[in-house]
Amino acid sequence: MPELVFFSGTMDCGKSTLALQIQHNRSARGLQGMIYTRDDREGEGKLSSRLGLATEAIEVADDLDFYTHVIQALTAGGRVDYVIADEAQFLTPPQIDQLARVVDDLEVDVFAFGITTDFRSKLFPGSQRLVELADRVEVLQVEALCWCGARATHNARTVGGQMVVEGAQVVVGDVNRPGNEVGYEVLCRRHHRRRMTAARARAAALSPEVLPVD
Ligand SMILES: Nc1ncnc2c1ncn2[C@@H]1O[C@H](COP(=O)(O)OP(=O)(O)O)[C@@H](O)[C@H]1O
Ligand SMILES: Cc1cn([C@H]2C[C@H](O)[C@@H](COP(=O)(O)O)O2)c(=O)[nH]c1=O
Repeated sequence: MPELVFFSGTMDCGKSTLALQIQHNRSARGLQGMIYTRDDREGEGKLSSRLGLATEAIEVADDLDFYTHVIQALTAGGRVDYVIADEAQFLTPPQIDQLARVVDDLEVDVFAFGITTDFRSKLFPGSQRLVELADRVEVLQVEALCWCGARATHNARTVGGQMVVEGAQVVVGDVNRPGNEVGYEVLCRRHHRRRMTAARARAAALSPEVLPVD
């Protein structure tokens, strides 16, 4: 039975790596997939992993209709055995409905990969629709960790290591960005709530206020 599967997690937990592995294993067995992405850090038309692997992908814009696009590929004589959609948090809710229709009406597996919540811990509209429609929501096995060692469940946006809570929902970027650049850091809920990034925790540890007194 074909499925719509949402592989979800924080940033930097291995989603794109898994997408590339699924693509590799299926194409090694002669299956043909359509690979989509949107706003990958490495640039347009790329699906890239921090492990250094990348593949070409179809860059999705707001007006791309997945169902029509797959039908067009089929009517042009192509085969479509599966669909991969990376950075799925950036897709619109109607596009997620189109992906569900690809599964149900065309009987093609769809694997979507994305972060669930933004830097304010609010659902991205695309991820919300995926949670609503997916046959399965899968959490990745390798856990990203907060600086405290707990499982990271939230994404923080940082400027110069300080967490910010205002700004546009979409700002393409990466973890471990130095200096004053906008970056991201994954945190456990406790430390996301307290806005306690690694930099702030280090500063607090050095502060005389928190040193033990004799
Ligand atoms: N130098 C490295 N050695 C081993 N694993 C790494 C290295 N750099 C990154 N990784 C792994 O890659 C993961 C990030 O993979 P990626 O697919 O880019 O994540 P996502 O798409 O979820 O943001 C990290 O959680 C880590 O497990
Ligand atoms: C939390 C958050 C993230 N983003 C952006 C930053 C990256 O470009 C992608 C996530 O990519 P990854 O492969 O999962 O690391 O999303 C954003 O635009 N807004 C946010 O709040």
